Amino acid sequence: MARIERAVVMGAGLVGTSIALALRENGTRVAISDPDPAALRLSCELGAGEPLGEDAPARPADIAVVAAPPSAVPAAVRSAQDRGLAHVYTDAASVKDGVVAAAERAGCDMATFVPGHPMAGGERSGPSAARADLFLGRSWALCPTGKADSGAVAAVREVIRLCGARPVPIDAAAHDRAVALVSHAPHVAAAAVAARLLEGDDTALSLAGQGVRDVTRIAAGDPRLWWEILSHNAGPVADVLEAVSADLSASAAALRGAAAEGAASTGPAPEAVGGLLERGVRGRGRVPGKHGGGRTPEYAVVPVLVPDEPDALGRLFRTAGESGVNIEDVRLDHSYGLPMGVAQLSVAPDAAERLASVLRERGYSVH
Ligand SMILES: NC(=O)c1ccc[n+]([C@@H]2O[C@H](COP(=O)([O-])OP(=O)(O)OC[C@H]3O[C@@H](n4cnc5c(N)ncnc54)[C@H](O)[C@@H]3O)[C@@H](O)[C@H]2O)c1
Ligand SMILES: O=C(O)C(=O)C[C@]1(C(=O)O)C=C[C@@H](O)C=C1
Repeated sequence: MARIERAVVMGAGLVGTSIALALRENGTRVAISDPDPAALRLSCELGAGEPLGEDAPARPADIAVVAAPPSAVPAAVRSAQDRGLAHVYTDAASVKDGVVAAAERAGCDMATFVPGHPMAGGERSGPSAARADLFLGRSWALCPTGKADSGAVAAVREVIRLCGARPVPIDAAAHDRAVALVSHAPHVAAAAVAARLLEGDDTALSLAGQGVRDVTRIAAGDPRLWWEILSHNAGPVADVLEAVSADLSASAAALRGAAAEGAASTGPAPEAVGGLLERGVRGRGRVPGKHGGGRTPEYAVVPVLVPDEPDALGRLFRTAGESGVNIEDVRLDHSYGLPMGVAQLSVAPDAAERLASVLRERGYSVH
């Protein structure tokens, strides 16, 4: 098995910092770089590693991971190879075919460059959103070209393993068609739904529940990065969006017809709507759960009502701390216009009941 004792990570944003943190947890020494000094400083303070020096390294690292925006990847790989930063190079860009072609045009050594794409991320950018467990149980596309050395592929597989993810070998063009369907077109569809919300008045928005939050979460992603991704995968994404928009147009026409008829129908749904809802149920059922068995963190969520006032969260966290339960993650759901919200505390499943009963004893409303 390839050993990854020393790694270079180029790009200290969400993905780069998360990869660095995961490698560090496994004992790998990481040198990290970013043209943005603030991102680099925060990433290093979060424990991602040491800043990569300007000078040529005394000896190459086992691997360099380029976690920069897609259009920056080819030049970054080429300059890293020219500097002899590592024995093997990979990247994390969300698109592969155009990046591979540009890397070949840029004169990258394709024997040691093995492109990759972790299928985990989030709607927030930058190191502050990074997590060491971001990739646990997730798929990670591995797209070696025909020129790749087997040793280089093995090294990238080892990085994926250390991050707790599952390698999915796939050719670059097939990857791009697949992610158009499962990631890129869904992002545009989420943006289209979220953009409609600009038309709603405050009362309408006050009724927003979990459904619209689920459907629009990814729409909060960085538009500049997403335009880079979409423009590198324009044809396959357009194919999916045209099919989605045909379904939506047919549904709208059928609903327009039903509206013209007046009273709500008690009969069967018109095929354009009913059939779509049926296919939606079946399509949703095809989305696999996370993989990775025991290493996937499955937390129990303890929802607690918290008043909207200074130190309310501080008190809640102190009380949780006194109960000896570690809060693994937290999400705040604000109730629009109400002087309170719901803190969703993620904890280890066997600790949830203990935390809930301590909080109840202290007067909290736990749901
Ligand atoms: N955000 C996601 O959900 C997600 C998931 C998987 C993969 N990706 C891919 O990972 C890459 C990074 O995305 P992110 O979400 O971490 O973005 P990010 O904006 O959080 O971080 C990108 C970082 O790259 C830096 N950078 C720019 N040019 C660089 C260069 N030439 N060399 C080194 N660093 C450079 C930027 O300063 C920034 O700090 C992108 O290619 C993206 O397509 C993103
Ligand atoms: O936001 C998330 O949860 C994601 O995992 C983001 C997501 C995805 O669509 O799956 C977005 C783009 C990437 O290239 C990989 C992952």
